[in-house]
Amino acid sequence: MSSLITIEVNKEDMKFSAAHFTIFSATERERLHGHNFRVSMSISSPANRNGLAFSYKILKDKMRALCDELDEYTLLPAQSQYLALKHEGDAIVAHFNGETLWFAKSDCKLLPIPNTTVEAFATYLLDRFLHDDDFVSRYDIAQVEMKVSSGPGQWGSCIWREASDI
Ligand SMILES: Nc1nc2c(c(=O)[nH]1)N=C([C@H](O)[C@H](O)COP(=O)(O)OP(=O)(O)OP(=O)(O)O)CN2
Repeated sequence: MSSLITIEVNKEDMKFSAAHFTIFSATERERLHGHNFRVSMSISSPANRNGLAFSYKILKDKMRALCDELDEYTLLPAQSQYLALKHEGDAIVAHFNGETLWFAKSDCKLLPIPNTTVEAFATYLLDRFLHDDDFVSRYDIAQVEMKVSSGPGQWGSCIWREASDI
């Protein structure tokens, strides 16, 4: 079996400051609050004779751009089974468990995720990374892991593996 080499990037500026609230059930959610979310990504590929997987500068540039897209917004889950979102003029109106929540549209970003949890953010960012360009096909990639933290000591992650490795 060939060995894998792994590159990890988790630079200080791979982060996004955002407001959110986690929904725990049809009737239970957190109040709106914020975090400085941190992002880390690891990519593994088969060891090669050149001793270089790829220049990790590509990863840092890509991850900084993805984090910037989420920075300084209230992040809302557009695929929640419990939260209904409607556009009304320059507001986003959310309905949860009989309650109405109003947000300024210009402050919000609706994401195609079921909840605003670290694991859902990690899944979203991994999907964006894998599908926004042909990085995985350009390089011989075996595995990509995306991790998101809402604070020290707590992370959620999502892993993609090359089909033959599963
Ligand atoms: N599986 C998950 N569980 C929780 C998530 C999550 O993203 N995935 N998020 C939260 C809350 O958003 C909360 O803000 C963070 O949780 P909490 O335990 O309150 O942690 P703190 O950031 O406040 O840090 P402490 O130092 O532990 O107080 C909850 N659950």
